[in-house]
Amino acid sequence: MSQHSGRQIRVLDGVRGQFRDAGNLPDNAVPEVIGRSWQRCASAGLAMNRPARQDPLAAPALRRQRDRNHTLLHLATPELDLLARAMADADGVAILTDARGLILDARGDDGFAGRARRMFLQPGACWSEAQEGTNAVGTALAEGGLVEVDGAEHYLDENRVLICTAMPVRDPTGRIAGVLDLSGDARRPQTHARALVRLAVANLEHRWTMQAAETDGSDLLVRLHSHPSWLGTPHEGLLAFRDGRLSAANRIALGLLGLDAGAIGAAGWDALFDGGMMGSDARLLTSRAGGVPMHLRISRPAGRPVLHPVTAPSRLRAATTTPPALTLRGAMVWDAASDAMLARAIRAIDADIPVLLQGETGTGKEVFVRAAHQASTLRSAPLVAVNCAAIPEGLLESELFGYEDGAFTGARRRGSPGRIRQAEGGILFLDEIGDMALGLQARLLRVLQDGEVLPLGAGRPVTVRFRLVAATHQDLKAAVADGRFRSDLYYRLNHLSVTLRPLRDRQPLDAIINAVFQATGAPARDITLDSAARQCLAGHDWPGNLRELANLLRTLVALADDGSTITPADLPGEIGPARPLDPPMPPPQACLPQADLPHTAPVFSAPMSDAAPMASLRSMTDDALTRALAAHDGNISAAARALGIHRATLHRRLKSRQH
Ligand SMILES: Nc1ncnc2c1ncn2[C@@H]1O[C@H](COP(=O)(O)OP(=O)(O)OP(=O)(O)O)[C@@H](O)[C@H]1O
Repeated sequence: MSQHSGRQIRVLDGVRGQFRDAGNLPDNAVPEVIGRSWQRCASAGLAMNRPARQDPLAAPALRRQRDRNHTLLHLATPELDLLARAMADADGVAILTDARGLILDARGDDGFAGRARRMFLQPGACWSEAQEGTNAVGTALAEGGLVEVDGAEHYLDENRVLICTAMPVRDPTGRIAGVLDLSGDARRPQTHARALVRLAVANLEHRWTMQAAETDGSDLLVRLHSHPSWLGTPHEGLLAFRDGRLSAANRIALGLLGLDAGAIGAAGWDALFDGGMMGSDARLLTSRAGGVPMHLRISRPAGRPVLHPVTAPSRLRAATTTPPALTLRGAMVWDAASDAMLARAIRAIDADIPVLLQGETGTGKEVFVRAAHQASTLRSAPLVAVNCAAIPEGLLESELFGYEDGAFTGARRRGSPGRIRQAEGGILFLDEIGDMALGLQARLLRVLQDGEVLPLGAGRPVTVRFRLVAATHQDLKAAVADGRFRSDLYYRLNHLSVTLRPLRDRQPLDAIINAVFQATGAPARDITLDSAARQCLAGHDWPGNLRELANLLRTLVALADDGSTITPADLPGEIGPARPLDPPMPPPQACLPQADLPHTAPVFSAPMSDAAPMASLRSMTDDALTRALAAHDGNISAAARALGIHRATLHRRLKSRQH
């Protein structure tokens, strides 16, 4: 029931009249927050007797807004349900809006629902202050805190029948992401609305911060409160740190430490606490702001893959000037730069922003997408990968868009939903998008614009909702310039662009090699890589990037005996030891027929420089043989050993040269 007595209502009516007619607002006539809001509405030229004008968003536009706020909607569902249940007997609805006051979801009492719709308390309606005057949602957004607006405190006459309590929801970076609101009939009791909304927002923000800590690469989670018994409850403060810097926090933590949202992403540990970061997981530290003693519980974010810092064996470390920040997750190696790109991609995916991955073959684009999917809020939704280059052009259309029963000869009975619809609610990963034919690009663009897919042979389009990640090894910008790729599709895909660098540009390469080597499981079998072999590997150009490196090391380790050391002799020809040759010469093993080359041939290898004259295959081979023989004083066995080929093969080669 309205908190106002009959007498108060009459007084309030008088105050409204005075404000409307003369712009006068006596002191303490209405709560300060209401007074400020009325003044804002009047300054914006809003008349109190203006009819509430709403033009709720049509379904497709609303769907786009809901998709854009997917994380908020997803996380707020339990709170909305609980609030709706609490309103079951109170003629009310629980409402979630976005950061502008647009209603994304409304749940509640069936009896009130019809009236709520007539009052525009329905998805698609906007309850900003500019739209609806003083109201709990809009005013909570304007004020940044919990607001209750009771009956005649509403600015527009038409809204006086409502009593509403709303509080903004902040995301883990402290930004207002939306509002939770309880709205009902002003004549009915709305008991404990403030406490319920406050509790719901605290729960939601707690969950959101925990999720961020688990998924955004944070390495430390701190629970804190001035009283230890609050630890472990939704009312504890939560701080997440990445590389010693505050990366996420809930509102309670900011409040306890006297910080504002600007500290997130900026403040280091030392700016917050009087005491080191390391130590026992339960401690009492003094906050720098206010000097209040805080009880802290420090842990790794749960659900975060266990990170083993990769340390190079001492002899490798000696050669590395700066210790590389590499981590192993499963068998995958991540450096700080890829980690940062991953964190941005996860945020983009969560916010329904398309991600475009570029990088040479084997740089790990698919591995990256799978890691991003696992760490996103969509981890339990499907990730559907389609390699646009691997499917013949004629089949790609039906593969992507699906088809109805009997749409074409050879079509499966009962049709096929197509890969796009299989990705419903999850991520569609279009690999090698640069290879997609222009006609299909146009169809894909329509799907992205309309949120609908028209299967082959179907009369009606089907609504689809998915996040998009596209990847290519091609220079898409150049493809657009050449007319091979549609510019409108390019801009549609390229909201967040992530470029994975080729291995040859990633430094320090020897540390990456070492990390990938560790990931093969070699240490467990006491297999080591000697420094000469490591030098050969670090000197290679790695045109196949991480794929080539990982495959090679896995093969070497699989073939090695437990406790053995891998040396240059074990490496394939093109990676074997580089010898100072003057003048530089192309790799001779490339000249020898494959059958002559043992898999692990230790042979001369010098990168073919661009300036090197293109010698014929035979002359390059001859050159290599001559040099090997000269270097070993004509000793065939030694030259063959150096070339990594069998003595008999060298004999055969020399013989054939004489003819
Ligand atoms: N971060 C990583 N750490 C270790 N190995 C990796 C990593 N990323 C990729 N690899 C290795 O490279 C292989 C190829 O990765 P992926 O398929 O993701 O490359 P890609 O860029 O998508 O290649 P393509 O463009 O040819 O499809 C993986 O199977 C794995 O062996």
